[in-house]
Amino acid sequence: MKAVHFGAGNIGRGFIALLLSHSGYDVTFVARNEKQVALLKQRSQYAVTLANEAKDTVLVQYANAISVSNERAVAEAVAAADIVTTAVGVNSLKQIAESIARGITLRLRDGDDRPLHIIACENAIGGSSLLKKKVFAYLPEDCRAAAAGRIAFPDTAVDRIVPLQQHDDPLKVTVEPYYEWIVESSAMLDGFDGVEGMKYVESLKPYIERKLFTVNTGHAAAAYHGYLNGCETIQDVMEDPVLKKEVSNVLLETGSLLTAKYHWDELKHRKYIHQMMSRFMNPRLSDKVVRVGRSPLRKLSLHDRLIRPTLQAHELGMETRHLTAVIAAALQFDYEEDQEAVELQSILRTEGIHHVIQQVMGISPQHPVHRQIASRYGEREIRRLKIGGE
Ligand SMILES: NC(=O)C1=CN([C@@H]2O[C@H](COP(=O)(O)OP(=O)(O)OC[C@H]3O[C@@H](n4cnc5c(N)ncnc54)[C@H](O)[C@@H]3O)[C@@H](O)[C@H]2O)C=CC1
Ligand SMILES: O=P(O)(O)OC[C@H]1O[C@](O)(CO)[C@@H](O)[C@@H]1O
Repeated sequence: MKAVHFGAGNIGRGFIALLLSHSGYDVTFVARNEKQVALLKQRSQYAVTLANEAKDTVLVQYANAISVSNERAVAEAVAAADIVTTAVGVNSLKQIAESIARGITLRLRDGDDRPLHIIACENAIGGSSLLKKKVFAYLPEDCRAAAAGRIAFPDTAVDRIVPLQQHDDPLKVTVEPYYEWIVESSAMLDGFDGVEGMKYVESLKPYIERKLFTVNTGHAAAAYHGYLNGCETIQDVMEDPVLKKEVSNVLLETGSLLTAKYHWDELKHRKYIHQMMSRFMNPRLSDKVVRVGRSPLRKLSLHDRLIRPTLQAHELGMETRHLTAVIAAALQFDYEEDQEAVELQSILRTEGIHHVIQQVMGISPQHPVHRQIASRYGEREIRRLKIGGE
């Protein structure tokens, strides 16, 4: 069985390709980094180490790679694939849509009517659906109807913490032992061979919101408050009792929202929060706050981990002061090596906070949450003693 995976980065190598490979797929990466492409071609394998006590190491074998610039080879690989996955960052999906469309066109015009599942493993709600829209825009008219019945784009929630890697070997990757890969079964076609470790659910929304509003909102809280407080890693943040408490307070706000919205058992959800926070504390990983806080414009957008739960909680009349404190902290993320952080600070300087709340977060000036965020940001330094507004 053949899998094509776009993006030979941390989650691609350390999670998605690993599971695909262990389920019997030969994985071909489509990658930008030419050094990685050359090494994957030369070695056909790489090592994944689990950040557990034993440092268990497994090999991903029969791997291959194609440079993203080799358009013909990418199209042929997609045309022959049994599954296509991505982990390139949600904003980069538009860059790969055209080559996926070329592959689909080749496949359909060759008369290959096997089902193909294309799964965008990005931190986003509806990542595969977004990719589908972009791919379909590139499909020639004669392929669209055929593609609609044979090519599926099930949405997914992917969860495994894979920090920046510091190995001499550019293929080696260390990952946390925990993982969860949930796929929307209602969007799948018959004839899917399956992936070991993948879970199928009829409706993804509760699962993706649970993950995004807990793991990712909590992680963002740790990253942005940690950055303001001079912490280097998420592990440092979680060792600081005041910051740890703040992360927990944020997750109690999203937890109240989720349990009310989906009628979940509160105790069970508290256990989930506790489990997720323990993952942030894994002493065998060193996860930089600037990685977890990366791309603040994306993280402050309307449907991402901060604004979406804040607006939903507000709608239900719930408390959001810890969430708005994280948003204010995110607005102060000025890490100079992060392009979006630089851009955010520049927009704040030139256009002001109300413009950012309206244009970046998508919240109109009349909305009460707009005023709350502006006022939180007006307090400027959401530092240690002022966290959460106490
Ligand atoms: N690292 C993590 O713990 C997790 C990350 N994710 C999501 O997975 C995605 C990838 O994240 P990471 O692996 O951490 O980032 P990364 O930066 O390590 O990997 C992204 C890879 O995609 C490649 N890429 C970007 N544009 C490309 C293109 N047009 N064609 C081919 N390759 C391209 C980059 O060169 C890079 O190797 C993101 O959407 C992230 O939110 C989801 C869950 C966990
Ligand atoms: O990958 P993103 O969306 O930039 O955000 C970082 C977040 O994603 C993860 O990499 C994995 O869920 C977390 O470590 C963190 O919450």
